Amino acid sequence: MSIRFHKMQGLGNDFVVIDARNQAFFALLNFVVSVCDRRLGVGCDQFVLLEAPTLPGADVRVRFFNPDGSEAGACGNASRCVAALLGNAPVLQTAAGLLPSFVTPDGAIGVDMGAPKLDWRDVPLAGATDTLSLPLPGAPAACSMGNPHATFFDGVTDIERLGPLLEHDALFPERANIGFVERRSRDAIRLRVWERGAGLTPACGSGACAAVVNGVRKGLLARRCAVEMDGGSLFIEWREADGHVLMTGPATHVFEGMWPT
Ligand SMILES: N[C@H](CCC[C@H](N)C(=O)O)C(=O)O
Repeated sequence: MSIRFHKMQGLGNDFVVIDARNQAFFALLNFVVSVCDRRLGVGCDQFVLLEAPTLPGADVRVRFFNPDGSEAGACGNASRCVAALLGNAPVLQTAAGLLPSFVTPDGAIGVDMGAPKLDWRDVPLAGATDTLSLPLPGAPAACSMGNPHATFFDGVTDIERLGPLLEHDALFPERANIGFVERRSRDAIRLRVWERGAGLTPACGSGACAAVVNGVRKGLLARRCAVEMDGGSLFIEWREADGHVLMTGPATHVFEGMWPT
């Protein structure tokens, strides 16, 4: 027996996608750790499982798993890849809610990532905290895009040392993705993200959304912002009208394969 998978990537943030809507798939934790392994498996930053939707209006249910086996409520780059894989601008059912997708006139893939959650309980944090300025050196801001993010601005770098320490800081009971922003202007930033459960990745879609939201909240950024990461750029808009965050960028199908089960 074997199961078909798709290898995809968005700005170098890469994924193994299995569409389990019409092929039996029972494994999970051991499978995730094995398939994500870059030496023993296919290798990816996240495993993405597609299932039949359970909510009206959704075309597909999408679940995201980090290489350490932990499940994440959001993954922006993978969401664009799933939208590209399915085509016809699907509505994705994720833990963060129903995420409509769209294609821009120049062929980029867009996803409405929904509204950020700004209360400490929703990030979540360990106790009542002003999410605009966390009690950490550098006073980062925090929010949730369906997954927890803390964002540092200007001057805090050293991601390789600070990333893993902060990912596991006691302030984050579910751990956190840690973003480091260098501002270029009010509508252009350079971002690197230490991802929860995955480490430093070439790009982080939900991290780009969180960085713009946190930058606007701190009065540092405009609501429409270009976010350049190691793997390339996304365009993010924190829409004033409904508070939703729109993310647009590339999504690439690399190859298909069969995984023995
Ligand atoms: N590591 C993240 C999930 C993947 C996020 C990232 N790949 C993206 O594009 O948003 C977490 O545990 O919340």
